[in-house]
Amino acid sequence: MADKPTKGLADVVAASTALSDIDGKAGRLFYRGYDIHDLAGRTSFEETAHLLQHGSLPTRAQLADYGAELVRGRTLGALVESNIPEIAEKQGPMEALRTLVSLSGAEDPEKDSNSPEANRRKAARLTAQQPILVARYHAARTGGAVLDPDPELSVAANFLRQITGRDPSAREVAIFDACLVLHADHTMNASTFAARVCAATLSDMHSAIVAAIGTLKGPLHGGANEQVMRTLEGLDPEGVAQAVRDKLAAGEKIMGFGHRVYKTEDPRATHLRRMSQELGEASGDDTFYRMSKEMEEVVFAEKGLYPNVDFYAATVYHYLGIPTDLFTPVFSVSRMSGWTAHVIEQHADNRLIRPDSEYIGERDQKWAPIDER
Ligand SMILES: CC(=O)SCCNC(=O)CCNC(=O)[C@H](O)C(C)(C)COP(=O)(O)OP(=O)(O)OC[C@H]1O[C@@H](n2cnc3c(N)ncnc32)[C@H](O)[C@@H]1OP(=O)(O)O
Ligand SMILES: O=C([O-])CC(=O)C(=O)O
Repeated sequence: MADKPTKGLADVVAASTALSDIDGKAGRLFYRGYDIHDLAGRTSFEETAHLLQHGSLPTRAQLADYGAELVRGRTLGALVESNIPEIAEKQGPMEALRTLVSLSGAEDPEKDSNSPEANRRKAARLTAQQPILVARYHAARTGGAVLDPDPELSVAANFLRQITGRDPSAREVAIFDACLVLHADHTMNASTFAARVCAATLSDMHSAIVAAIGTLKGPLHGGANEQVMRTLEGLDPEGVAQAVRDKLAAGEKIMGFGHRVYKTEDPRATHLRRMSQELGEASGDDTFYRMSKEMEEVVFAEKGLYPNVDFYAATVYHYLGIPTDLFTPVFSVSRMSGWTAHVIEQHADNRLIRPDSEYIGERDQKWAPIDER
């Protein structure tokens, strides 16, 4: 056994998975062997979630069944319903989601089973429920009404409609759907690892997802997309390059750049950059897109760092009319499909995850009674 830890577990292979694979040098990402470039824009989020949770891209019949399961899963239980107003008053969006998913676990009809069948049904329910929770939370805190989910509409179309209160264009839906596909899974990222550690104690799916949501929230992980937008909003469009250089000179991290695994462009950023440009131009004011491009150039010139998935996702969501503090919740709407698939995979071939630690504290301490310390 190594007696020195690898800080942050960098390069440690912590699990085996058949769900996703990254080639960090070539900048490639695969879900169950399918290149993300083949999936994004051509495969719906529902098909992608089926691929992850059930192991294959669905046939038309399988997609109809899975779609119907998702539609049924959009109903919230009484405990969740009755607590939304108070939670919306007292908790920020990611905290609220953590609480609401925990509450929904109490109402899940299969909460006490970790069987593969029960896990797959719970995965569908959680995937269906997450966008509804975000929309209902947002409506409660703004005092607005929320449109009922339309059973004829996709996850992407329903979500945009519920959050913005208007019917999105077909192109907006297609772009948002591709965003959901791009964020669905990503090997042993921090939130997925947290979910697997929890699941590996033979705890239940909802507990593992609560751990994952709490982990995604942080700005070094999913929380970065919100911080990217806040950075852009705080910059003078004419002074982007100097402001970024100043931040770097002061030792600040620029949110949305760098990655533990990619040593080149994150393949998801390639799609998101294009979508940000398209939506920015279509909006008639592409200032935030152009500022992002300039930031990208300066960060690369100064630090050799590439944008990660969170960087251009920020302006895409902004142009789609999603409030900035819901960007990370949107990430969770997509990643729910991957997290739940990882819990299914962990339970199917389980061993407790319990690494070792290096002790760096005092030794041979002499005990003394409390009055003599
Ligand atoms: C969905 C996601 O989770 S994608 C990642 C989202 N997070 C962010 O965008 C936050 C900003 N980025 C970061 O903090 C990091 O790049 C991480 C957390 C993504 C990866 O972290 P690590 O692999 O541990 O890299 P680490 O933080 O050690 O960085 C290595 C070096 O690059 C620098 N660096 C890394 N990212 C950045 C950044 N965004 N801005 C400036 N410098 C950076 C570090 O300061 C460090 O420099 P040093 O060696 O001179 O000390
Ligand atoms: O893989 C990571 O460390 C972070 C990331 O990009 C993701 O979770 O999508």
